[in-house]
Amino acid sequence: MEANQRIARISAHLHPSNPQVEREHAILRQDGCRAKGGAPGFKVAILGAAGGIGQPLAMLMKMNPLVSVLHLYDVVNSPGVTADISHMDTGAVVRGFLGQQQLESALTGMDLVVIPAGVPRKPGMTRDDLFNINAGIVKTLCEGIAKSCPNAIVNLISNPVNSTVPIAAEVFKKAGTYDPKKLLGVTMLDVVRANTFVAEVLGLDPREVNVPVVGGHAGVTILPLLSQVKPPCSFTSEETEYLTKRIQDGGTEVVQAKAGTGSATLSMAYAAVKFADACLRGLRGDAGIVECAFVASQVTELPFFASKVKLGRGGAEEVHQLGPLNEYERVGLEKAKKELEASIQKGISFIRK
Ligand SMILES: NC(=O)C1=CN([C@@H]2O[C@H](COP(=O)(O)OP(=O)(O)OC[C@H]3O[C@@H](n4cnc5c(N)ncnc54)[C@H](O)[C@@H]3O)[C@@H](O)[C@H]2O)C=CC1
Ligand SMILES: O=C([O-])CC(=O)C(=O)O
Repeated sequence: MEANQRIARISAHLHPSNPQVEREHAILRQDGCRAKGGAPGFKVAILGAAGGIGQPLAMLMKMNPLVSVLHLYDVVNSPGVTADISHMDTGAVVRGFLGQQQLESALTGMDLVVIPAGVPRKPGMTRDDLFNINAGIVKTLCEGIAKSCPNAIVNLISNPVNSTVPIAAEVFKKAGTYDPKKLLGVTMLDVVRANTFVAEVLGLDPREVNVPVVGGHAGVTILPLLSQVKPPCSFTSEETEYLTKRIQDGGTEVVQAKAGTGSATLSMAYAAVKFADACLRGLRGDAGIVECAFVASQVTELPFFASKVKLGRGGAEEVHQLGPLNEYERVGLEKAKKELEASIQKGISFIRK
């Protein structure tokens, strides 16, 4: 390739409004989207990449050796974020996409799509208060996925997760592309928080602690199973009460501390990358990858529920049962199911209305 062609090719990546980018995408489609000069690996898109979560998430994904191509899509500011991240000397090739007319190009050929697009909470709001704005955003983005990369695994972060995952499922059903194994609501931050707070109480390194958190991702629907903590341990009833409440209110703790400027972004980006990495290792065929996620489920009578899932080439290949619960957890489960049922129904009705 001539030097001036090479230069034109590189600059096209950084200026998504440049018509050259369309030609570039046509080339990528032809050669199976393998980026020239990039490392072998998976193609990942982040939708909402210029946001509070999106930016650190993009940075961490650019550092992930399993990622060969990273597409950064947003309705604002994605060219700047893309230019910035693209200077990191890691393997993934980064491309930016701005605005709805570039959604299709952003999604074509992707293996994994991570969605942190949408508005965050302010103090005094519940996650459900975000429904009116975020439901429409998630619907539009999932319509794009159904059209441009119907086989991709989707990691949905946008709140209220308890309703946005059912919305996504309905959109995919309508489009005839729904594969329940490939749609995962991200509840990893609840697990990350639970590991941290439990480690603090036990005086352990949080990296050694694993707490299953089941149910959903809002208030009482967040149900940590403290009876199943690894390494095995026991808690007094005061400790159980304190830990359960702190884990359930972890998001609100950050919203209040940020005092109107947003909700958890950095810990969420960390959790999102931890979860995306597990999905990519599953896609690669690694054995024994198990993480909690909010998925289509038959573990309870509800159509969606968060529990441990085994991640593999097809996505969430097995949904684990909850295992033995103690009395405190059984009571918590009933409360969680009641709220979850309404949130799931609200999501479904938004599309079926
Ligand atoms: N699942 C979880 O554990 C967590 C979920 N969240 C949720 O993640 C979402 C994002 O939070 P932040 O990054 O803090 O918000 P933010 O406002 O900082 O960023 C959101 C980004 O989404 C973009 N966006 C809006 N509409 C879009 C569209 N139609 N297409 C593409 N991008 C669009 C915005 O331009 C912005 O860059 C919120 O709904 C928040 O509640 C936050 C923390 C944890
Ligand atoms: O609390 C919020 O609004 C954001 C969120 O989901 C979390 O931090 O767990």
